[in-house]
Amino acid sequence: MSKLENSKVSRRDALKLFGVGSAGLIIGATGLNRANEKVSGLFGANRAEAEEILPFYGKHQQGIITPAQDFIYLASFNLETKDIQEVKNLFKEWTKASLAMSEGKEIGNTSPLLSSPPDDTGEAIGLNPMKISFTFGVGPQFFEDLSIQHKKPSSLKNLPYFPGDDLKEEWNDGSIVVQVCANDQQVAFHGIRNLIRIGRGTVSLKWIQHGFQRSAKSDPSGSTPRNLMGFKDGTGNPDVKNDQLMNEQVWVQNGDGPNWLTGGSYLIARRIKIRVEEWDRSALKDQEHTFGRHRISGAPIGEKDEFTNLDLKKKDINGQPMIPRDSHTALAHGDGKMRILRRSYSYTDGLDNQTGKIDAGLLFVSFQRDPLKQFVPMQNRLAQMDKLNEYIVHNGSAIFACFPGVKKGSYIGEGLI
Ligand SMILES: C=CC1=C(C)c2cc3[nH]c(cc4nc(cc5[nH]c(cc1n2)c(C)c5CCC(=O)O)C(CCC(=O)O)=C4C)c(C)c3C=C
Ligand SMILES: [Fe+2]
Repeated sequence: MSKLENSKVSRRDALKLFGVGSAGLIIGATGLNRANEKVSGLFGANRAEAEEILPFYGKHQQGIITPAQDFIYLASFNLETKDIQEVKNLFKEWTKASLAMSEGKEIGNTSPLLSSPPDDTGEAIGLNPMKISFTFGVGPQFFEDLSIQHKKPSSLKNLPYFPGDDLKEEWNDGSIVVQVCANDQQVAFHGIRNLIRIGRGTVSLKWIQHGFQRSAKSDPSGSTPRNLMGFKDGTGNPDVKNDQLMNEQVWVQNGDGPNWLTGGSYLIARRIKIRVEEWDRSALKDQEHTFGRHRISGAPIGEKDEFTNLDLKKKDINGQPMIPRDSHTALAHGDGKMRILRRSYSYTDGLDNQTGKIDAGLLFVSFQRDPLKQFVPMQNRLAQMDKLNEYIVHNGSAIFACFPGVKKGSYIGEGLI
């Protein structure tokens, strides 16, 4: 993870970010003054705005090990062309626009003619970038559309139908995915909306889902967010600061598949509806046995601390497993060797006209090095006997291979097309 993602942006980081290299500036007292001028020139009087920037360029794409921002828009696109050059041009345009929006700048011509529509849709003018991130990937269909099947990684296969799935075509698959996350919903929407606008003619939207979690303002301590079932969700995630673990479980490694994907990751999205009304009527004990964790602390059943290691062998006074075998945590954990990085958000989408109940749930998003070894066996276990299945139904499913990071002067997906 880059320094910028980890900590607040220093003056020097901000300068590097805007391409003011050490050759152009001596970082002494005078240099710092000039640095200040440069930064405040770009951001108005407030240097705090620089802290709201995630670097667009890097070894890996943003939005994967980036600590989850407050809001997400996840959009899947169909390709409307078979022409690789046209798709390449779009990827270049998306790269330019994403870079500008990451830095809180307007897209395109900032002094539009009165006689034509402005390039930028305008709703983010004057707003901070709010740690906006852009993550791009391609699904199995992309390779069919462009007749480049020979470049498709062998692990990029449409997910199997799992027991209990109630998948709706309007929430499945797609050729390209764009994940936009930010700490402000309007900034995030501006991000996805402008990419949709730029893509018109080359791609069309297949589905789009927004999501939210508690905001950083309502929980400045940054504790694990709770899902709509009231439980802390994310406790068992692997530590994103542990590079070795990320290389083992999240990043595609050299030799895993085609070179264009090395340093990337597979994104799996599942739109999972939660029967919140039924859940709200279940007893606390049942709720805790469903997850295998305590509701308030998030600790494994029988423990006090949220981050106590899971001990699935531990028995209660009746000799029964302390953490029920059919609990969500026990089944997802398995033998603990295969892990995934979850980056899920809650969603609410008004009324479900078929049931007359709230349409609410989890936009489950996970990143993994190999979906066939990680997500698929895990979801097979869950689909067969997870206690949670009484309260949830999966109605959307998609898989994408997300590109490695973008180098300065390059564009997203350059190694592929
Ligand atoms: C196949 C992958 C998973 C799906 C689908 C899934 C759905 C889902 N999960 C919750 C809520 C919780 N999940 C928790 C833990 C957990 N879940 C998965 C995987 C899937 N979840 C994993 C790998 C783990 C961690 C297991 C471990 O090794 O510890 C928890 C407990 C707290 C935590 O660790 O995050 C909760 C709560 C919902 C509501 C849901 C579908 C709607
Ligand atoms: Fe889970």
